[in-house]
Amino acid sequence: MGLIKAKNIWKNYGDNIILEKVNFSMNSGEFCTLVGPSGCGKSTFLRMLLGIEQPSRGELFFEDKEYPKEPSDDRGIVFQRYSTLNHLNVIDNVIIGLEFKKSPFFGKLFGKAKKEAVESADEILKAVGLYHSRTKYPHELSGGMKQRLSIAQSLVKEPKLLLLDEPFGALDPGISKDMHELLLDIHSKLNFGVVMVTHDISEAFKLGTRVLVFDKIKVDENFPNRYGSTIINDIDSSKEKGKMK
Ligand SMILES: Nc1ncnc2c1ncn2[C@@H]1O[C@H](COP(=O)(O)OP(=O)(O)OP(=O)(O)O)[C@@H](O)[C@H]1O
Repeated sequence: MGLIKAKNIWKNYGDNIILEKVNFSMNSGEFCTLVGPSGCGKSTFLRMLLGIEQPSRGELFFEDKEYPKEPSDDRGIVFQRYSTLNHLNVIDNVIIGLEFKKSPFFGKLFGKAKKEAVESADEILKAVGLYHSRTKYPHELSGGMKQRLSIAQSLVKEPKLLLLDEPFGALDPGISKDMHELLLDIHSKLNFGVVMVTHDISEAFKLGTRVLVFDKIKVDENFPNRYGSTIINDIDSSKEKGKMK
């Protein structure tokens, strides 16, 4: 079963055409990275996949069904800025997502359900290397640790699709490298799909199984908003990785 299918998607804000004729499909387990010039519409496309923006035209499907019109736990997102709650410690930052998933009305779990939530949170904190910092507060964490916590917050809800918008853009190069290894490791164990926006071409090829290049095919010098971007190249990066070895 396909995870995402986009058929002839267009997106405009008023007269400003951002995306046009975007055709795309991906399966679970694929890791797609999106690259392209600044302002070409990568984040807009990601927001459509999250469900907080709708295409102006065209059809979008999630698991072969009409795309949900709002975010859900099936689709997690990690931004460049951290999504941690400063008044909660590490473990509670992870558990709160499960509490709202399983008890949307009260936002609290009790008894057996709470015990299971703690177990799931501990498991994911082990996977992202934060288990020993589970009682620390966000202000006691480094940037890399906070971003690992943001990833844990998304993954604990077992999303089918993980959306990443330049998640490592604010981190030091050494820390980003560690985060790459972490993400590849978790992705190889859990069969979710990933769509990640990045400005870093080497990161795109290192992490992605597919690198999607967004850009405009046509440019009108007098009316720059007249044409939108589309996917001008869809590269099987496993072949490129083979060449790089
Ligand atoms: N809500 C909005 N209303 C009007 N215009 C918008 C809105 N959101 C985005 N845009 C415009 O859409 C265009 C694409 O923005 P987007 O953030 O998707 O690009 P991007 O490729 O992710 O850019 P960058 O690489 O710089 O982050 C920009 O011109 C932006 O100003």
